[in-house]
Amino acid sequence: MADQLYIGIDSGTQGCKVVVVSRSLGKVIAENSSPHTLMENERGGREQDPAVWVTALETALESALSQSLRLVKDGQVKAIGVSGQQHGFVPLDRDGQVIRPAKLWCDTETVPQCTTITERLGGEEATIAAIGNTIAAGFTASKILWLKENEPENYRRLHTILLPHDYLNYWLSGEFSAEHGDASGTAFYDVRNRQWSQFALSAIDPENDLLAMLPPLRDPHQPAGRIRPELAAKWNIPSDVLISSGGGDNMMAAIGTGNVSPGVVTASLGTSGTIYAHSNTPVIDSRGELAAFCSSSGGWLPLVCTMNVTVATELVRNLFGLSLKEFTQTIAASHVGSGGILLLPFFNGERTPALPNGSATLHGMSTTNFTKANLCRAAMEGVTFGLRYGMEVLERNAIAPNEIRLVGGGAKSPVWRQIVADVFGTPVVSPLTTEAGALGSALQAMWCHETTQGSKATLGEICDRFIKLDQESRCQPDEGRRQQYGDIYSRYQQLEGELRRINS
Ligand SMILES: Nc1ncnc2c1ncn2[C@@H]1O[C@H](COP(=O)(O)OP(=O)(O)O)[C@@H](O)[C@H]1O
Ligand SMILES: O=C(CO)[C@@H](O)[C@H](O)COP(=O)(O)O
Repeated sequence: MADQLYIGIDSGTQGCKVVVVSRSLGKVIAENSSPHTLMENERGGREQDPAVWVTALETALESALSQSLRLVKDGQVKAIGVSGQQHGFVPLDRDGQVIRPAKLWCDTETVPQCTTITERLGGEEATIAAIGNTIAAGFTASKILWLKENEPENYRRLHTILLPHDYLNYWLSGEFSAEHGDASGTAFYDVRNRQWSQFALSAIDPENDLLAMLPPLRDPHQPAGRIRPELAAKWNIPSDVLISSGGGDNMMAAIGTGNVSPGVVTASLGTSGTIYAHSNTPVIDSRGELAAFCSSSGGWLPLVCTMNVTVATELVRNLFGLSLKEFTQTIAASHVGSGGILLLPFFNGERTPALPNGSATLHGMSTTNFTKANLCRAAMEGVTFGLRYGMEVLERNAIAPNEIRLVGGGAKSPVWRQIVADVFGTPVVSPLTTEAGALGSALQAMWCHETTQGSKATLGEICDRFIKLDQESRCQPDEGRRQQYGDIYSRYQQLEGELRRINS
């Protein structure tokens, strides 16, 4: 029998990653990536043209597919899964054409609209009571009101509202669909009842029927459609290839780290930083700091997101013109606490803590510690302190990790993995495939295909077969460094409190 191949696509902020999984070999046999460009403005606007995602997807997919078919001559693609950066707003007109670039998860231009919607819903407490989440900066809701208020011509043309991964599913299959994990990050979705929230939609626009612009919600094992015939012919793959429901990148990385039942905690060091765990029931934080998301595997995925992780490390690395290798070596040669320098890394503003209009701050510089090495390390430590706060929010909501599965671009750095272990006081390990969003997408695609074939295999069983931890990546916390970081973290929190006061 021909080997069955599954393609996983992860369309992230900085680029698109594609993996191909072989069922008979039980592993990833090819992978590739292609970068995205970002449009930024001084008002906090962060946008991408969806055409950029399509170009990167085609480039990475064609290369990974040809690599895999060279390796597995009788390989036959059965299904494709898509993971996408969460919360982006892709506005389509009546003909299915993109009206304007997508505003992204890291866009803070729409903060005034967050306030308006929250007020219309009766305040933050009432909002959490209604939908499980706040109208946080970055979530999709405020982007729609922003379009109405700022680009009325474009708003009049609005016919269909999609998230980034929904758009790529549409591009692949020609069908409109949504799924619960990604939908739960819109702030117009009721997390407890797993449905679009008419209440929140009316607060965004009381005059228009936004519900009619939303695609139907699919369950995670259901297909979003089949590959468009033109693409099947172009890529020389069968015309019945399934497109699985897909999901937000964190939901798919949860699958790609085996985080599909309670007990596992995943952290991601990507453009953003995230930390999350699976739950069989909704987890709603009364303070709204924990995002009450659904998973893309049938449950819930309480998550904390910080907006500045590799955003900050890359800015400092590029400032000094260092390669990734030189950056890692420079930090490895520096010491815990960066000689007393602290970086509060809110370059893009911040979601957790809620400082959408905040900016980054350097503290503790003297004539003796102001060195390249200390500034590089301060960036890595600062963003890690931000995620430690995320872990505390999880703990406040009764999710306590005894080990962290670390993924995302930054997880490739051994020195960063050790800093995470020391700052969190928790062992850290990465899976063999750190492109967890892409792997999770391939595994969800396999689950979807198997289910349509009548198999009763659960997603958990599929994860157990295909996800292997990289034991060599394992880092244990060092007690001395843990204590040092505990003291520095207290100073970080004090400074962050001051910043919050200045910004309020
Ligand atoms: N060894 C490393 N050390 C530090 N940062 C790294 C390393 N390898 C990759 N990165 C960074 O990871 C980032 C990409 O992470 P990724 O999770 O793919 O992002 P996204 O999904 O947001 O597009 C890039 O900014 C890259 O520079
Ligand atoms: O906004 C969130 C989560 O709520 C981000 O995690 C985005 O989903 C972007 O992810 P990356 O591009 O950093 O992977």
